[in-house]
Amino acid sequence: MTVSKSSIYEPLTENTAVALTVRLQLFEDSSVLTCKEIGDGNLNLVFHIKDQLTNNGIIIKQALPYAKVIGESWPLTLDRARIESSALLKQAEVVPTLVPKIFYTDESLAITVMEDLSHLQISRAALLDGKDLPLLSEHIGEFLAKTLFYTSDYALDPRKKKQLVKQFSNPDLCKITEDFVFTDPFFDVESNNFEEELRTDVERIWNDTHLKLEVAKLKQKFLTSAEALVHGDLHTGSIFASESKTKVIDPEFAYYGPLGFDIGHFFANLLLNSLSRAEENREVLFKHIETTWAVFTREFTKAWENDSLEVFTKVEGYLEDVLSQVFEDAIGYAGVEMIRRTIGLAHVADLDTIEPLERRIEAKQTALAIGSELVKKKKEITDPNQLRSYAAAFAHQ
Ligand SMILES: Nc1ncnc2c1ncn2[C@@H]1O[C@H](COP(=O)(O)OP(=O)(O)O)[C@@H](O)[C@H]1O
Ligand SMILES: CSC[C@H]1O[C@H](OP(=O)(O)O)[C@H](O)[C@@H]1O
Repeated sequence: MTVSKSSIYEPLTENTAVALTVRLQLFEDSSVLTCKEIGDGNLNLVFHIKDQLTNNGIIIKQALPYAKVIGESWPLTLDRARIESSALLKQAEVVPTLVPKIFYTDESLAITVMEDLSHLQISRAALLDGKDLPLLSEHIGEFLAKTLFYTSDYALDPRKKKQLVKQFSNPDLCKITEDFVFTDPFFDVESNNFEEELRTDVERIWNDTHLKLEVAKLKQKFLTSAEALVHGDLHTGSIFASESKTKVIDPEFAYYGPLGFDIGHFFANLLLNSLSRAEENREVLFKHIETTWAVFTREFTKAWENDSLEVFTKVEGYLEDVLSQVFEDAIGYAGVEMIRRTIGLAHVADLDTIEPLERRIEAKQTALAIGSELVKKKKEITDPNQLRSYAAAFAHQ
């Protein structure tokens, strides 16, 4: 992997992306390269370069100095490209098969050149196509356990861990989460985005003091609890998958945060997908949630028993206590994610593509009801099994 620091930033075009690829000698001299910008996320450019002779490809991801979805009126730090490539490299130390390979980075150009994963499918799209992705939760459970445990104080010398906290200080991207995930959806502000038919449900949320108190505590934990290097935006659009492979991409929101944060986001996005399906097709999503938690606890426990540096990890009851707090936090964060994806700035296709409107509104009302319940009842929900009955109860209201 080459790391470079050239001097001047400029956004790539399809032509200059090819020129850069040639300069980096990532293909044979005989190759016939084509390039297409394929970015469909909210923030960055993504170029797919392909050799027409061999069909081999690479991806060049470049941060723009603003949020792509809004435009130049919303400046955004280029440092997110450094965070993303450093997080991918850190994750590769413990789960090399679950993240794309990095070939080259250039901090000044805000560029990461990585493995082309287009033989896989973004898991949100695959789940929307009705695919089961049988290994998704096994792989994500392992990803979560290993990336979280091995970047935490349980596994690291506290001085090394504090260096990492500094390296992954990501204030501008965290501010996006603080605003658009934790704050705006719970107040009557302009950035929110919901159908008028949802107004009564949304006003119920804005007026629910119990809910807002619990969201305030979850936000405070997000702001202050530097437990482990979290991905920071682990939704199903950040995971490529097939029947046999899983790769987690896009950790530009990575920072030191609460252990339950990524787990909650993944649970929420599975629950949101379940609402896009007929009831008889939802079981696979609940199974994915159960497997994720089972594999997470299995792998986290193994790592705790074999690789802990912290002397207190030998104390009876400590691991169980940590795991139950992680689960409670995950349930709370899942609830917040479900609410913000329904009425906040950034939506999910799982809900937005439901037709006709009447069914879409019903699914969104259910998402808001389940989300609120998860936040408020996070202490009472102690097993992923219970999510099935919560979801069923609200679907029938
Ligand atoms: N390594 C990759 N291989 C193939 N396609 C990719 C890769 N990384 C990103 N993409 C494509 O680009 C899209 C946007 O990438 P993403 O990292 O999510 O960008 P953003 O940060 O803007 O959300 C993905 O949905 C996927 O279609
Ligand atoms: C305008 S940022 C909103 C939203 O976008 C990010 O998602 P992604 O870049 O993966 O599409 C993240 O979830 C932010 O909260």
